[in-house]
This record gives sequence, C-alpha cells and structure tokens, in this order.
Amino acid sequence: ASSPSSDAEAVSRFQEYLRIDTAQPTPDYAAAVAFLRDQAAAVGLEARTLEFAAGKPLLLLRWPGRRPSLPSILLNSHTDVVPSEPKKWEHAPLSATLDEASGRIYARGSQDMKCVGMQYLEAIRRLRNAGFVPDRNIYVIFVPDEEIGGHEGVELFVASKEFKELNVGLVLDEGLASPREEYRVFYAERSPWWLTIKAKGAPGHGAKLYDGSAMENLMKSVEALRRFRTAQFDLVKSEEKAEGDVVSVNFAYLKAGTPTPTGFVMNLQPSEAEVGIDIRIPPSVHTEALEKRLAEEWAPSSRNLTFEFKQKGSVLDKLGKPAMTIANSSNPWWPVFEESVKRAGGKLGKPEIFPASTDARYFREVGIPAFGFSPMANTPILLHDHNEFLSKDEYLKGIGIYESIIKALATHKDDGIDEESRAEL
Ligand SMILES: CSCC[C@H](NC=O)C(=O)O
Ligand SMILES: [Zn+2]
Ligand SMILES: [Zn+2]
Repeated sequence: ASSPSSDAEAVSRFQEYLRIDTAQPTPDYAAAVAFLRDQAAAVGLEARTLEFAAGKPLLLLRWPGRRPSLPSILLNSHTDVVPSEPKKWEHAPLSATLDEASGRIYARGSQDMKCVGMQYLEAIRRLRNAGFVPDRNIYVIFVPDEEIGGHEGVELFVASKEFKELNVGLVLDEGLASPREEYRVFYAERSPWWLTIKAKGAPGHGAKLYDGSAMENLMKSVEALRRFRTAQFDLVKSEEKAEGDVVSVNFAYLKAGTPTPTGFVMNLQPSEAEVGIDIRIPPSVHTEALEKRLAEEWAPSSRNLTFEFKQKGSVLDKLGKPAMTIANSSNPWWPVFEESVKRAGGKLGKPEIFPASTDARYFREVGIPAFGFSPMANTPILLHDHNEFLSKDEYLKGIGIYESIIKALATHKDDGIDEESRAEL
C-alpha cells in the first residue's frame, strides 16, 4: 500500500497537477489532459479523449472488470478551477507550495477538486499494485467546464452514446471539506439561478427627492431580497435548517451611475441600474412559487423592473421530481459506500444537500445515483476562497479512503445491486 517514499511521490504528483493552469475562463485543458494521460498510462489504465465541444476535452479512463456486463462505477472530477487573485494569497495559487511547518499544500484546486481526481488515480495505483482485480468496470473521468455550468462538459457527455455504453450504476463526484472529524456526503443539490434585475427610471438632479428613479426602483428590490435572505439565513443560524435546506440569495454585482474619466457623476440620478444575484433553491422548494415572487415582488414591471436569467437550473428527474439519490439502505449502493468509509477508519456525517452545484446533477437527472464526497476532514472550507489549501496528511488519508471505497464498490456481492444481471445467469 503506502510507504514514506511512495507517499512523497504521490504528493509530488498532486503538486504537479495543481501547477497546471486550468483556471477559468482560459483553462489549459490540453496540458491537463496530457499530464493525466501520462498518469493513467503509469497506473495502467486505458485512456480515451472525447471532445463533445471543440477545445473541451473529456478524458475517459477504464479499469476493466472481470464481469464487464455488471453496472459500472464512474469516478468523476473536473479539471477546471475558478480564477484567483494571486496578490491576496500567502503562496502563489499555482505554486502548490508545501508549507513544511504545517504540512499544508496551497493551491487553487487543492480542495476543488484536483485532490479528488488524483486520489482516485492513487487509490487505483495501490489497488493494482496489491493485485486487486475489480468485478465491475471502473471508469474515471476528468471533465471540463464544471465551474461554468458543465454545459459543454458533463451535460453533453451524459447525452452521448459513449456514456450510455458505459452502463453506469453509480457515480461519485465532489463534496466539501469538513472542519470536523466527520466527512460530509451529499445526495442532492440546490438548483442554481443566476439572474440580473434591471431598473429604469426618470433621471434627475442629485439634490431632488422624487419617486421612480432607477436607483430607488432597484433598491426596493434589493431591500426585499435582503429581507428574504435574512429570514432564510436566520433559519440556518438558529440551526432549524441546514445550509442546503434554505434558499440562499447573494448579490454578485451592482452596476449603475454615469461614468466620468475619474469616477462617476455625483449629482445626477441615473436612468438605469442593475444588480446581479446568485440564488440557490433546495429540492423541497417549488421554483414556480419563487419565480412568482420574483415577478410580483422582487422585480415587478409596475416598478419599471425587468429580470433575465443567466442560468436557470432546476434539478429534476424525468418525471419532473427533484433528482435525489437515496442515501439509506433502500439504495443497495449506500451501505456498501458507508461501510467502506468506516472500514478505512473514516467517519461520515448525516447525508446532506449540496449547497452549490456540481456535475452530479446531470447524472441524477437521468436517474443514475450519485454521491458527492471529497474526503477532507479537519479542514476549513476554502473552495473558491483565497489561500485554498489541503494538508498533505489529509490528502494521503483520502487515498486510503478511496482504496476502500473503490474496492468495495467494484466487488460484486449478493446485495441487491446486481439483481438484473443475476437473473441472466
Ligand atoms: C450554475 S452552475 C455553476 C457551478 C458552480 N460549481 C461549483 O462551484 C457553482 O457555482 O455552484
Ligand atoms: Zn468543484
Ligand atoms: Zn468550484
């Protein structure tokens, strides 16, 4: 399994991946795929590069199972990362600096989610070295564009014949770091809404008090949305609800004013103003009801407001029901997953609704179970934040966790998972 020297090599490989600049909006996918193909070859996996959108490669790796007709396991990770503001970091976000005193590896993507992609490969490397052969096919995919919605990544992949041919039974995708000792696991996620509200109104002198200016029209919406935000947030603060069970509302930008070369005109009330909002809706909330509130309360045309969706996800299955993966023993995959984490010495928290969005939604939407899981315990949640880091020890511990998970999921047992295939025998 692992030794000090093999651990050091695994950490260097992780750092090498982190140093490839795959930040949106101009990710170097070619470099990432070239690196990952080399890794796959060293581990002994078959590789195919698929391209559903030009310049957006999706790397598909296969570890063939003894019984390829069984439903397969798909291990997903995205290769892109969000941009960073290097000046605000203690160590450059592309340096993957290992701070010797703390053991932390600082890099954009260290939590989200280059860690997971490399941990899959390291776990498979160890299992292969130990002579383990899976019953099922194990697929590992490295996908583009998750951070911008996955529309030219997993969304196209899931609709492809290449995907259908994989006969996927279960997907593992990303989760979140946990500041506590328990790992977090996710069985569903909130629907993302990104929208703009634009206001128009009468322009006028900066000294004049009058109704119906664009700013006034917009600020009323901002106030109403803020009251709603506060009420939802209070439910989380009082621990009545979990983060994934309330509607989040956050303002992404405000745009208004009449620019000058050095700033803005101060004594002119502008005739247009705009706000950008990120809203996330839990599966238990009807998006129709919320859209009604938007049209009637938050952006009424009577107040000279218009709204436009930039992203309007609703995470539904084919029947129009919220797409969720069952996370109890009535889903035969669940106990296998849960027990394999425990067997490796990990603790699991109560299954949760992911507060943001991941590519797992595309798999759940077509009826394939998917769990969101990133084995990072005792770690502050720093995805999309400055100074994102993962400690070397947590990273290495996570490899052991995946070894256990992959081994358990890859093994056919009479546990109800393969009922149909059994009937054929
Ligand atoms: C609306 S798709 C955007 C996906 C992105 N995923 C992770 O952060 C997110 O903002 O949740
Ligand atoms: Zn991610
Ligand atoms: Zn992200």
